[in-house]
Amino acid sequence: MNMSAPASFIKLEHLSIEFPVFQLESRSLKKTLFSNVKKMMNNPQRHHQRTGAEIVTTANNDVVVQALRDINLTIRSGERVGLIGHNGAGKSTLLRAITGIYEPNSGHIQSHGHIEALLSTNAGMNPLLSGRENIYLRGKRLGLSTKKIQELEKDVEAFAELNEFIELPIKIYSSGMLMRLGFGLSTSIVPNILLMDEWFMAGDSNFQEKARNRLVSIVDKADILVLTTHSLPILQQWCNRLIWLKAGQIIADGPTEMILEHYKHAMTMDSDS
Ligand SMILES: Nc1ncnc2c1ncn2[C@@H]1O[C@H](COP(=O)(O)OP(=O)(O)OP(=O)(O)O)[C@@H](O)[C@H]1O
Repeated sequence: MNMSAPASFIKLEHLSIEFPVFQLESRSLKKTLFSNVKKMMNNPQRHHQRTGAEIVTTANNDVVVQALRDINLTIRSGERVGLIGHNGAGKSTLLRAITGIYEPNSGHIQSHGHIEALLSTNAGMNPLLSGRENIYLRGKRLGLSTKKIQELEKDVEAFAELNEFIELPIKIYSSGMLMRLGFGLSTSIVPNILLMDEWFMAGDSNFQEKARNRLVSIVDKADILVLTTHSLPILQQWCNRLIWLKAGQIIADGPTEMILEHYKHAMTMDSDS
């Protein structure tokens, strides 16, 4: 971290995000669908429910999924935060909200520092351009000088190992090839704030090792890391703080070992139920 620059931070105040699910003209169909959802919500087994957010009807009678509800959170420089929780708890939505992909329905998001989000491999790439042209495109977007773009090109080309495919349009790439290029590009510049979805650690084992080494080096240099993963070893190794989400709300927040102990216990209870 540059000591003379203001410290990086992320601050979320009363953040709520909801997704409309039914925008149906037919009131009767909407009524039937929602009464089925209501029945499920009133089921006594529901407290054991492992997936999904709350589904509600708004004042306008629209049916929405409440992906995040009144999230208050500050993340400061030096923190390595893991977002945990069952499928549909709101982890990816929270990451995407911080990047600005999702607009809050209410509340505020403030941040300071350059954010890089490792969320999807082809984000910001043009499918009609070649791998090499996409590298140039990224360099231009980042406002790099010609010399810096040439360095970026060398670095990403060597990392992605696409050989002659680097000259071909990326729309013909396999998903693994796209991942190599996308990963190489997204990890070529060290951001202040690094946001990462767990699948970014996937890939073939040879590539995974290489990708991991590259990731470790940018994670070490970034001021803030926020990642979502279901892997307990990754949380233990990479994170010093865990935020546990359930149905769009924070139910626990604290040092990794302390939260993991409760989380593991809850998972055992779930598998027993
Ligand atoms: N674009 C969308 N439209 C409608 N509902 C959505 C959308 N994206 C997410 N959701 C809903 O919001 C809730 C939170 O989803 P999110 O992807 O944030 O969960 P998650 O905790 O990342 O889950 P997982 O561990 O399965 O990746 C879920 O109930 C999901 O169905």
